[in-house]
Amino acid sequence: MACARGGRMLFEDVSFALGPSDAALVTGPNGVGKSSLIRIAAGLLPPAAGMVESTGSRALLAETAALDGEVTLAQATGFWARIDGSPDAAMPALERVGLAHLAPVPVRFLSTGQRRRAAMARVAASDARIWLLDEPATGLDAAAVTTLEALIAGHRAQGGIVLAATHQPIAMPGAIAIELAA
Ligand SMILES: Nc1ncnc2c1ncn2[C@@H]1O[C@H](COP(=O)(O)OP(=O)(O)OP(=O)(O)O)[C@@H](O)[C@H]1O
Repeated sequence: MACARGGRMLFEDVSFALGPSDAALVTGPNGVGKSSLIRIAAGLLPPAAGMVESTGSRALLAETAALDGEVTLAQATGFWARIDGSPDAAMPALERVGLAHLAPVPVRFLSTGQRRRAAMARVAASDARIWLLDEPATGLDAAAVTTLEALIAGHRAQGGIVLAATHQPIAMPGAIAIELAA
């Protein structure tokens, strides 16, 4: 596939296929098109050439968490879990990212890293087969990165697929490397 934004070609001839339990890691300098590739994979941005084929539901971790700041963390993640058809998955997902103790706290009081972990809980609660993660480690401390790596490994162990764009090292054993060059 190819990607153009603002009339400028960002990349051409990027091609990959991911099957059950597979993962790919997208890397490259600022502005090269990593987020754009994730958005294309999510179906939010049309490719300039080529196509995306996927079977199975997709969950997107984008730059913004899209969690309502005015309600509690439990309500905000529960809202999305209900929409995603897995209403009971919100609390276990908060536990997995180490945020269960903050469930009654309004989202607007969460720190940057806690918001990122909450957004990851939303993905984990979604029951989607394909995880599309744009900079999932941004703002996370070392322990939270380890938790993120465990979540990704657990998802893949159950046949899930992960496509992640990152500047920070994330351990994803056996992941395909997609290096976008400026
Ligand atoms: N809506 C848009 N219209 C025009 N150009 C855009 C739009 N969104 C992004 N771009 C441009 O596309 C290019 C790629 O952006 P993208 O966010 O995909 O890069 P990235 O590799 O994820 O960067 P970073 O490492 O900084 O997150 C940038 O030059 C950006 O300015």
